[in-house]
This record gives sequence, C-alpha cells and structure tokens, in this order.
Amino acid sequence: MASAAASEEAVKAAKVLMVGAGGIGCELLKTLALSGFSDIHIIDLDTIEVSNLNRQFLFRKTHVGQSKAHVARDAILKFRPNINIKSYHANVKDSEFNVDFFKQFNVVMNGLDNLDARRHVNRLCLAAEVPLVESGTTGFLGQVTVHVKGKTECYECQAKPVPKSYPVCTITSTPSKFVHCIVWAKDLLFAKLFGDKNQDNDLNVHSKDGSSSNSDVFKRDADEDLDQYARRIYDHVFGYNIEVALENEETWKNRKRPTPIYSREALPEEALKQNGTSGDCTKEHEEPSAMASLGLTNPQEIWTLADNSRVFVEAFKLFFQKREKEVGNLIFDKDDQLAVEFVSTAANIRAYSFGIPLHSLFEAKGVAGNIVHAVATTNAIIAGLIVIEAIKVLRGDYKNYRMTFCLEHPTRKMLLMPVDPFEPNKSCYVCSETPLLLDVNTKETKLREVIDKIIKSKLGMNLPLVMIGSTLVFEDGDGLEEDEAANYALNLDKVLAELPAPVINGTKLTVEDFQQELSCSINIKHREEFDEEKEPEGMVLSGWSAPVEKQVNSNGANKSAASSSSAHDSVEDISSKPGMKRKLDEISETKENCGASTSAQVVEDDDDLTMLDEDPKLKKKRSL
Ligand SMILES: Nc1ncnc2c1ncn2[C@@H]1O[C@H](COP(=O)(O)OP(=O)(O)OP(=O)(O)O)[C@@H](O)[C@H]1O
Ligand SMILES: [Zn+2]
Repeated sequence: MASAAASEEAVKAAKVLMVGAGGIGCELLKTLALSGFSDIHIIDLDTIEVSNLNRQFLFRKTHVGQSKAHVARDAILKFRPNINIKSYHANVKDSEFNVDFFKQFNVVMNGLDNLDARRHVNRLCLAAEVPLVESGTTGFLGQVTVHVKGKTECYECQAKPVPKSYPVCTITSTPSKFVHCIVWAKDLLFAKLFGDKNQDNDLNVHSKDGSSSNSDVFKRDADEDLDQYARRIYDHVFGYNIEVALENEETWKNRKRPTPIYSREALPEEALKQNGTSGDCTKEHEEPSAMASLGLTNPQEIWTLADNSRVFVEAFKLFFQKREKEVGNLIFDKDDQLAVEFVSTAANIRAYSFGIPLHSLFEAKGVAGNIVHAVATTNAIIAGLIVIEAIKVLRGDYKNYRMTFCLEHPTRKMLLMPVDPFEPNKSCYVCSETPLLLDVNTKETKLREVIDKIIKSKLGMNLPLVMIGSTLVFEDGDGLEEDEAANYALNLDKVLAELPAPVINGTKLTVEDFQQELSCSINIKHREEFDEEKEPEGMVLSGWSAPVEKQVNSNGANKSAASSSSAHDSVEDISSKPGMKRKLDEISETKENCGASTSAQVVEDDDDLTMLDEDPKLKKKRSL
C-alpha cells in the first residue's frame, strides 16, 4: 500500500517529456494520462498522414495534415481537461531544446523512429542528468530500456546495427533477388534521373553510338520530346546495358543469362497510345500517379511486363510534366506515390530481364521502403512498459530497473522478457571520457571528410567544433563572424597535415557539440595504406565497438523490421550484448527459442538498403 501511495505521489509530482507522438507516442500519452501524470510535454516534428490513422488512435481523418503533437494534446485534454499538456510541433534537434530545457524534466521518454534523433536525446539526457526511458517496436517485437547516467549504460554504450548492404556488382550486374532490383531502381536509376546530379552513381552513362561516348545518355536532348526521352532511357537501361553485360562471358558461366528488353517489344504502339495521356487524367489538385492516369486500380496485382513498362514510361513523363522543379533534388520516399510507381516498375522490368519473379506495386513498395507492418498491440504493450519503468525511475527504485523485450514467440511461456540493465560501458565515447582512435592518411585526407564521415555521420554530432590543442579549426552553426566562417570554410578543404595546427601522427583532436554538450578526444594515427574493400572510407575509427549489420530476409524486408508506422523502431540484437547470453540461456528453454529473440534487429533510417563495394578490382568494370 505504502508503495502504491509512493508511486502515486511520484507520478503526481512529475514533469515529463515525451519525444515522438506516432505509434508508440499516442499509446504512451494515453497511458500517462490515465496513470495520473499531470504535467506532460510532447515534441513531434511531423503532421498526421492517412497511413497513421489505423494505429495512431488519437488522430482522425479530419486531422490529416495537422501537427501530431498538437492534435495528440487536444485529444487527451478532451478526457483529462485538468492536466497540463504542452505540445511542440518541432524537431527535437532544434536549438531551443537545449540542456536547460531538458533539465526541467524528471524523466524523458522516447517514442521515436530513427537512430539520429535517439542519439541526440540520449546526449541531452546525459548532459542534463535526466533519466531516459527508450523504446522501439518492429511488428511483433519491441523493447524498453532505461538509461540513467552513472547507473546504467547509455543508449549509445553498445553499437547499433547498421543497414544491410549489398555488393555493388550484385546490384549493377548480377541481381538474383527482387530486392537487388529494387536497390538498383531506387539508388541508381531513380537517383540518376531525379536526384542530385553530383552524387556518385554506378550506372553506365555511355551509349552505344560512339559519337556520344563521353556524354551522359541520361541527359535529355534539346530536340527530344518526353516520349522519345522516356523510351531512349528505357532502351538504354533495360536493353543496351544488358547487352553490354552479356558480352562478359565469364560472368554468365554459372549464372542464368539475362534478356535485354527494348521498349518497341515490351511496349507496343497500341499500348503507347493508351500511354500518352499523362496530365489529362490527373486532376491538378491530386498527387500525380501513373497508375491512376493509365486506369490501373489494383496495387496488389502483379502487372505484366507491358503494364509495368507503361507505368514506368508514364511515371517518368509525369515527373517531368508535373514535378519538374523537384527533378535534381529528389530522394526516394516510400510515401511518394509517383516515386514508388517508378521504382517498382523499373525493378519489375529488370527482374523480368533476369528471370526473377515479378512483384505487385504493394509488395515492391514494402521492399523499397523496408516496411514491416506495425502491430498496434505491440505499441500499446511497449507504452505500458515505458510507464512502468518511468515510475521506477521517479521513485529512484533503481534496483528494479529492467530492460524488457517483447518477443514474437513465447519463451518459457513468456512473451515479455525482463533483463537487468547493463552497467555503463567504460569505453563508450558518449558517456565516458575514453578517447577514440582514428587511423587516417593525414597527408591526403581533408578536414571536410573527417567532419562528414566521422564526426557527423559516425559520432552523430549536429553542430560540431574541432580543436587541435588550443587552435580552433572548425565550428558549425549560426552566429559566426563572416571572416571566421570564411576561415573555417578554407580549413575544410585543407588536408589534415596542412591545417593551421597540423594534424600528424599522435595529434589529439578535441571535438565538441555545444548543443549536445558532448566532448570527445580523438587520437590520430597516420596510416598511408587502406584496404579498399574493408576500409572503403580510407579512415578507421576505433575505441568503441563498431556497428553490426542488420539481417534482411529473402524479400528484402528486415527480419524483424519496421512497419509503416513505427517503421523504423528498434529492437536490438540482444545476443550481442555482453553478459546477455548467459542471462538469456538461463531463461530460455532452447537455443532455438533464444534465436527467436536474437533475430531482432535495429531498424533505423529510411535509407535502409545500401550498396557496398565488393571487390575493388571490379570497380573499374562494374558498370553495366
Ligand atoms: N527529430 C525528431 N523530432 C521530433 N519528432 C520526431 C523526430 N524524429 C522522429 N520523430 C517523430 O517520431 C514519431 C515516430 O512515430 P512512428 O514510428 O509511429 O512513425 P510515423 O512517422 O508516425 O509512421 P510511418 O513511419 O509509418 O509513416 C513520428 O511521429 C515522428 O514524427
Ligand atoms: Zn554510453
């Protein structure tokens, strides 16, 4: 009784922050309000989409387009009018949410869907010394973990799995699964035609007629109409490029040879006539859709090669007719109908060529967006567990903190597996002061590369500052004097050894992020040789465990992976945690059962499927 009263008191007095008002967030806000919490702040940057409505039950159709944070607050205030809920329609990485902002809370709870934001909140919680309850769901799998500075590991003490990658030559030359065709269509063809022209791309840009051998076939000729342009690209990527690939007999000795496909065969004149309707059928106010404009209605149907080809050409044309301003800046987004149509049909035409079974648009979208459908019940269970841990945190009941894993199959009749939290990792660069080590060629590598590939990308810093001894060589962010900014810009393009304070073997860099109040040291080791295959970045960061790769199953979706909603939530590979194996064995009946839980993986960013250079020797000839 005393204990229940103590919990009630702790809950009543608490001021809490929730980050994310999506699948988990809606459940969490409801559970917090019903559990007696009366001072709740919510941050979410997003607006409500139709696809959220099936599980984000605080939202209704009329709310589509409105702020998730505000609508969630209003929905709860309807049945708990006397509590205080403050909503922020904003990115948690915005500068207003600094350490002082975080300090006002007794506990922070995450219902996020990406690694970047999770890492950022982890750092602010550490700096503000506020406990963090972290969570994630992926279909039937889920987890809740507690992170209290000095008592438990922080969110970043253990490396997180990184996206599954594929060898470049599998993608460019020898696809054997549908997912390979999707990666090709998304990361190469779509990126080449509609994305940033300056990005590296492995598509063969040379056409067969020698006259234009140095120019880029993907560029539209001045006198070319859209239809001709679409057909020329079609013939190049599905016809000519396959013929070039077939010339390399070695490649096909033990593989099925692909068939080149040309538009005049796949897309006969009659089909083309039905095609040229782009624009007319799509109403101005509606999102352009090639399938709608062609009268195709069922995205769950597997289309013939001819229909895939018609949709491909139509989608291609619609991008130039209706969305020309975006061409050159587009990044594939699973919620962009036209992009999904283009990528799915391109992948299907390529799959046809390589004898790989075709997929419906619906299935292809799932593979391209790495979608595992959200299970509302998992979100509800996880939200309940977050509140249980938050109450323990508020009561300072640290002996009873648990990380809890929600499993897909029962293990010893348990679907929820509680485990003692781990101690902080003494070599974690985020919550300990252990320096990192960077092997780098200081005579060839520019400061810009270290900042982009290491400090921003690997260390997740938002607005970094770099010091060598007492010399400041780079600082990011607003409010810099003009001459300072110009100076830093100059430094970015200098190689490390030529910076105002030269970086050589044995130099110690200090990198800081003021907003995250994170500072870490990087000891430099000069090295001239890097293995192109294993160390493609030409730099190696060590001193904390490197990320592990996610598993991807045969249809390309992550084994445990995400949903359309909590799509990119995380469930960690608990077998990779030190000390965990023993504990798991104690509570698991069989290794197989244990495997069911250990196949769970983190799913983070949107861009889940990437390519990897397999063999540097192939680099020169890897384009089709
Ligand atoms: N940096 C951030 N700042 C604030 N909110 C964020 C940030 N990153 C993600 N979020 C929010 O976290 C929530 C995660 O919810 P959820 O996983 O259910 O995703 P969703 O976007 O609602 O669904 P789906 O991904 O299927 O479209 C989203 O509402 C998203 O806007
Ligand atoms: Zn840590």
